[in-house]
Amino acid sequence: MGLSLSTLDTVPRESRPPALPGDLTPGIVHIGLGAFHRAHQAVYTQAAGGWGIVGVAPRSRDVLDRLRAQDGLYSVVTVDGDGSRADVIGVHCGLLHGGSDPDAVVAAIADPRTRVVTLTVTEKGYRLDAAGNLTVDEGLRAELTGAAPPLSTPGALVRGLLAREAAGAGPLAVLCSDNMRGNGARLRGMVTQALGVAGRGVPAGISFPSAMVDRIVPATTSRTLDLAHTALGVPDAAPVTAEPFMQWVIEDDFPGGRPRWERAGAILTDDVAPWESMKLRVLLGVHSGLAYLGALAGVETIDRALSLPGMVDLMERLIRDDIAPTVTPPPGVTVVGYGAQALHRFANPALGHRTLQVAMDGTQKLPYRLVETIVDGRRAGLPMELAALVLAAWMRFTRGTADDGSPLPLNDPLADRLRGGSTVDELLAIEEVFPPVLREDREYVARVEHWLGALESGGAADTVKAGHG
Ligand SMILES: NC(=O)c1ccc[n+]([C@@H]2O[C@H](COP(=O)([O-])OP(=O)(O)OC[C@H]3O[C@@H](n4cnc5c(N)ncnc54)[C@H](O)[C@@H]3O)[C@@H](O)[C@H]2O)c1
Ligand SMILES: O=P(O)(O)OC[C@@H](O)[C@@H](O)[C@H](O)[C@H](O)CO
Repeated sequence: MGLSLSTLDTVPRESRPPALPGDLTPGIVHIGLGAFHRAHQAVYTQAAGGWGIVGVAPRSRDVLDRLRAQDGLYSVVTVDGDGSRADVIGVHCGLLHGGSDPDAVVAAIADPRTRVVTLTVTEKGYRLDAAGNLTVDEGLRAELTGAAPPLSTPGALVRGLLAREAAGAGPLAVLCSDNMRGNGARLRGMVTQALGVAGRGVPAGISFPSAMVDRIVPATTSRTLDLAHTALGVPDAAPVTAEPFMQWVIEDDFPGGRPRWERAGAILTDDVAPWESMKLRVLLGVHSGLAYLGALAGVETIDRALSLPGMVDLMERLIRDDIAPTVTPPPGVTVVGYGAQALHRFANPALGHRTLQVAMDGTQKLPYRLVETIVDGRRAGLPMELAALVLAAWMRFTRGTADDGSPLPLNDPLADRLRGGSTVDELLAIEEVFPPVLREDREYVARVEHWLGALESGGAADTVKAGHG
C-alpha cells in the first residue's frame, strides 16, 4: 500500500500535513504540476492554511495519475549534506488533465471560488518571443476563437477568463511562477494578445502580479523515491527533492484575495524587479555557466561542475566583475553576498541536479540569464570577459558533443537552427536570442570567438583551470 489518505496515519506524525485536501477550499487553479510547483508554491500554500489548489496537468498524465492514486498526497524530500527529511503535502483538492478534459479546466478558472490562477509551464509554454509577441499559428487561433478545444496555456487562460467574465465570477489574480523577466507584465501581454485574437479585451478585475520564485528542485530520481519511502514508511510514487532554501517575492496585487503565504516566509512587496533581476542574472546566469561548462567537461551534476579546479574562483569573478555592475540589488542585499550564497547552494552534493537539465532550452533562458547582462555591461564600457566565456560554452554545447567526444543532447525548441549554425556570427544572428547590438560589437564577437577556440582546443576543464583565455 502506497501513500494515500488510508495509509497517512502510518506515516510519522512530523511528516503529516496539517490539514487534508478535503478540508480545504479550492481557491487556486494551478497549471503545470511539475516538480517545482509541488516543492515551492504548494509548500507555501500548505503553510498558509485554508486554501486548496486544483492542479492541472496540461500535457503528460504521468504525475497526475500518480497523485490521483495517492488522493493528491505526495512528499517533499528536503536534502542537504546533513541528511534529509520528508514532508507530506496535502493541498491539492482537485486534479485535472488539461489534455483530455480542457472544459474542466475552463470551468475551474470560471468557478467563483477560484481567486488565483498560477502557472509553471516553462518559458516556452507562454508562446512568446523575446520581444513579448505571442506566436499565433492556425492551431492556437482555433483554440482562441473557440473553434478547437483549448489545450495550450494561452487557450486555457483565454477560454477560462471569458467563461469567468460570462459567469460574473469576480476578480482574479493570474500569477506566473516561471523564471521569466518581468513575468507579470509578460503574462499580461500574452493574455491581452490572445484575447485580442478572440476579438476581446482583458475583463475588469484581473491582475497579473510579478513574482520572483526560487528553490532548487531537480527532477525526481529513483533516489528520491528511496528517500521518501524510508522517511515515510510507505512508498510515495510522486515525491520531489528540494534544497532547504526557498524564496518567493510577490507583488501584492490580488483583487480577489490570496493565501497568507507570508506565514511561510514569502515577501509581499510592491516592487519585485530588483529581486527578479538579481535572481535571473546572478543565480541563473551562474547556473547556466556551470551547466554548459560542466556538461562539456563530462560532469553530470551542478555540484560536481562547481568542484572542477578553478571553477569557484571563475564564477566569483563572473559575479563580481561582469554581473554585479549590471544589477541594482534590493535594499540591504549585496550582489556579491547573494552570489556567494548561490554558490553555496549549488555546492549541495545531495541535490544531484543534472547539468543537462539546467542546460536545456538555452535559447529561451539565455536572453534573461546572460545576454541582457552582456548588453548592459558592454554599454557601460565593461570587458565582460567571463560572460563571453559562458556564451562561448553555450555555443560549444550546441555542437552536440562533450570534450571527450560523447554526444550531448540538444533539448531546445530552436534545436534545428542551432545544429545548422556553427560560427559565432551565425549563432549571434538568431534574433530571437541576440539583439543586433551584440553582433555589431566586433570587439566582443572576437572575445567570444577567442573563448570558443580555447574551449575547442583545450576543453572546458582546462580552460576553467587556466581561468583566462
Ligand atoms: N525546478 C526548479 O528548480 C525551478 C525553480 C524556479 C523556477 N522554476 C520554474 O518552473 C518551471 C518548471 O520547472 P519544473 O522543475 O517544475 O519542471 P518539470 O519538468 O517538472 O515540469 C514542467 C511543467 O511544465 C509543463 N510544460 C512544459 N512545456 C509546456 C508547454 N509547452 N505548455 C504547457 N505546459 C508545459 C509540463 O506539463 C510540466 O507541468 C521552470 O521552467 C522554471 O520556469 C523551476
Ligand atoms: O527550471 P529551468 O529549466 O527553467 O532552469 C533550471 C534551473 O536553472 C532553475 O530551475 C533553478 O534551479 C531555479 O530557478 C532555482 O530557483
